[in-house]
Amino acid sequence: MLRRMLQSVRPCRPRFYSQYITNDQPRHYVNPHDPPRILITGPYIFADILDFKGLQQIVVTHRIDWLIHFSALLSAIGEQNVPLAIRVNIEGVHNVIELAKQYRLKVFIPSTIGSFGPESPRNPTPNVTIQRPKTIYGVSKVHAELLGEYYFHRYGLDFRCLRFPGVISSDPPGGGTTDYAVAIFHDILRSGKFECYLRPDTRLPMMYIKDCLRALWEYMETPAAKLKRRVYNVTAMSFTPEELVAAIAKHVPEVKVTYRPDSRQLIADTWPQVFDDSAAREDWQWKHKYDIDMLVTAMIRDVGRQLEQQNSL
Ligand SMILES: NC(=O)C1=CN([C@@H]2O[C@H](COP(=O)(O)OP(=O)(O)OC[C@H]3O[C@@H](n4cnc5c(N)ncnc54)[C@H](O)[C@@H]3O)[C@@H](O)[C@H]2O)C=CC1
Ligand SMILES: CC(=O)[C@H](N)C(=O)O
Repeated sequence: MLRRMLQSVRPCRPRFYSQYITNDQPRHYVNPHDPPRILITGPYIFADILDFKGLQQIVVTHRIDWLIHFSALLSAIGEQNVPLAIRVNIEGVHNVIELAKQYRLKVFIPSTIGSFGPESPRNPTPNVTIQRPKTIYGVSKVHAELLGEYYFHRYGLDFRCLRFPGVISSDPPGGGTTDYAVAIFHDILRSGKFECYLRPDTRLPMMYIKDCLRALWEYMETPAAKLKRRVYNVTAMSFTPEELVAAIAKHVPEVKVTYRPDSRQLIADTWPQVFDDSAAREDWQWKHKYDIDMLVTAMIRDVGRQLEQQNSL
């Protein structure tokens, strides 16, 4: 989901020097007006994150400067196939980090509210606190955070990581626990009904996709000297399913929602309810734009357009 949306965003010209990769030589700074070439992991160039040589070839052929590593199995789907989640989320990160070190790429790996667990303070959850996640997804994300920080300290790798809350866009849900807040728009605009797999009072941090991608871009552009850490919490809002339904009902008054909690409830119950992102707001002036009402308006517009297009085919 994030990869597809990032490709649809036209970033402004970066303000720092871009870097140039040659086959086996270290890169050097070149024309400051030449924007960086960015590899976003996923299927646009068909690439298996577990195929190190294939990735190496892409980096060299396309003279990549930044590597944005989105590939992962999300929380709910990861629990259904733990061995695959270990391979994609952990081995995949090994490949990405080693590649970034070899070719001196700036590397971004997203983490998540799911990197916290029941022993973490949940309201609010600070940037630095106990992290004992209970899903393989969360474990793999803590691994990525720590490995990235290690490579930064040991090899000077420009590793950057944001812990995102549930990200909401019109793309189909990717197998996460927060994805009810995506699915609800598709179901309600199609049928007026939605069955929610979380209890109505389950509070989770959330963010609209445009804020998410802007956070990523602004963070990547921040000069290293301004960063006091390599891993930052970011968020925009927190809401429960019943609060989201109330906001949607302002647009679709006849909405019908039933609740049937399943195993995803157990995951949500261990995650932050309110995320403290004050470090990001202080160090690189992170500021969200979308609150719950703006998010709902944008989603009804985006998903509505998508359904219209599908119906006209
Ligand atoms: N969507 C959300 O709410 C949040 C997402 N994130 C992180 O953002 C990243 C992207 O998440 P989404 O786009 O929502 O997930 P998604 O499930 O929509 O996308 C994951 C992508 O990984 C790809 N992938 C799986 N195995 C692969 C392999 N072997 N090689 C190459 N690609 C492979 C899939 O094809 C898919 O396109 C993930 O790392 C996720 O942990 C973090 C916090 C919140
Ligand atoms: C918050 C996430 O990381 C993701 N959406 C999930 O629910 O697994």
